[in-house]
This record gives sequence, structure tokens and C-alpha cells, in this order.
Amino acid sequence: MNNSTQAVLELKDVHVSYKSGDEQLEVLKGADFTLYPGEIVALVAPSGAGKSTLLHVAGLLEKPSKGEIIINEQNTAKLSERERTVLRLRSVGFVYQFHHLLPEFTALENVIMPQMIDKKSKAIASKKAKEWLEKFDLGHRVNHQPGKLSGGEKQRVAITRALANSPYILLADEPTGNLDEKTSDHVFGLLLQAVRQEGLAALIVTHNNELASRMDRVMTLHEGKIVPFTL
Ligand SMILES: Nc1ncnc2c1ncn2[C@@H]1O[C@H](COP(=O)(O)OP(=O)(O)OP(=O)(O)O)[C@@H](O)[C@H]1O
Repeated sequence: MNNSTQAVLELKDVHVSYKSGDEQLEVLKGADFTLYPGEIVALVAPSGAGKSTLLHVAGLLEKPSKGEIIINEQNTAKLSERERTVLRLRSVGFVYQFHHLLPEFTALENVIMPQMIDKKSKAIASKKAKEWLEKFDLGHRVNHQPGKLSGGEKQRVAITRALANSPYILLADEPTGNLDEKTSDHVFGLLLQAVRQEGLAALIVTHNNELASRMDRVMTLHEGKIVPFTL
């Protein structure tokens, strides 16, 4: 990548602090980071270092106390809450360690939910969702509710939901952290393959060095800043 390539995500001098009793807990202290199209970056850091906080501010779920978040060259600092929500919905796909699927809806309904919120056509969303579910070997589970799916299947549905709304950026917080080693390996492989095929940019938190080594770059958080990490 060179400087003339347009970044999909830029964090500039990002600070986040939380009130902890009488004290201010400074989690991010001037974090800078640039993510380019097609790049898959691993984020590894000890518990409490601020990985989830970083994903939340990068994905516009939380506002930094200082600094800028730029998505596709759009500075998000001055956007209204409504504009932030729309930009998040259209630009960012989230995957969490726990699937967060809605139990009363089928796999297909869960996957099309973000597109329904974004007021897209249900017919087009359903067609796309089915294609994604098939890519993740879930063609036979389309009409199943989460309670009838295995852990690996539920997480594959959650990944499909994040990808089906055609985001530019995937933000994943230990996306296979809840699965056994073999299932994690399989699901992670599918995730990486899909991200690469779509040419998405991804920032993926993991505690697993082997998974981190499959990504393009590995970063860590050190004293509230994002720095390169050697495995
Ligand atoms: N909403 C909040 N209010 C107060 N403190 C918070 C809040 N969110 C996070 N923290 C604190 O900020 C620090 C960073 O939390 P964060 O969840 O970002 O860490 P992490 O690196 O993702 O940890 P883990 O690997 O355990 O998930 C922790 O000390 C946490 O207790």
C-alpha cells in the first residue's frame, strides 16, 4: 500500500477515557491507525488493553473523547447521531465473540435484519442472504432458528449477517473465540476467504497467534497507542 491509496478507515490521535470512581481511566491515548482496502489486520493485546474499545470507536458505536475517525475519507466528528447510524449501517459489519442472533427469528431473517433496517428490498436482501448462507455451508439451515443451530453454525450466521449488507470494513472481536479449536479453525478459514474474495478491509481481534499469523499485518495496543506487533 502507498500513501496515494485511499484508506477505508483512519484513526487520528484517538483518545477514549472512562470514569472509574473518582479516577479517569485512559484506555486509548492518541491511537493512530490506517486501514486500506483489502487489508486484513490482526489486533492482539492483553485483556483490558482496549481492543473492544478500539473496535467500538472505529465502528462509530462510541465517540472518542478526542481525535478523528475517518471512514472512506468522511470525517465522522461532525455527523449527527442519525448520520453516524446510517454510515455505520452501510460501511461497517460487526462480528462479536458471542453471536448476538435474535432467537425468535430464523437464520435468514437474522441475516437480512440490517438490510431491513436500512430499508432495502426484502426480495433482494433475501436472495443475497441465501447466497451468503450457502457460501458458509448453511444452505440447509436457512429456516432454522438459532436455538436449533450448533455453536459453529450460529457464528457462521453472525458472520454472514455482517457481510450480507456489503460493508467496506469488517470489525470482528474474537469472532471464533467461543468455539472449539477445530471449529474455530474452520469458521475462521471461511471468514478470511470471504473477506479476501469481497476485497473487504478487516480489523480482527484475536488471542490466537496462529490465527493472527494468517492475516496481512499484526498490531497491538501499547500504552493506549496502536503499534506493530511481531508474533
Ligand atoms: N463503558 C465502560 N465504562 C468504564 N470502563 C470501561 C468501559 N468499557 C471498557 N472499560 C474499561 O476499559 C478497559 C479496556 O476495556 P476493553 O474491553 O476495551 O479491553 P479489551 O482489550 O477488549 O479486553 P478483553 O480482551 O478482556 O476483552 C478495561 O479496563 C475496561 O474495564
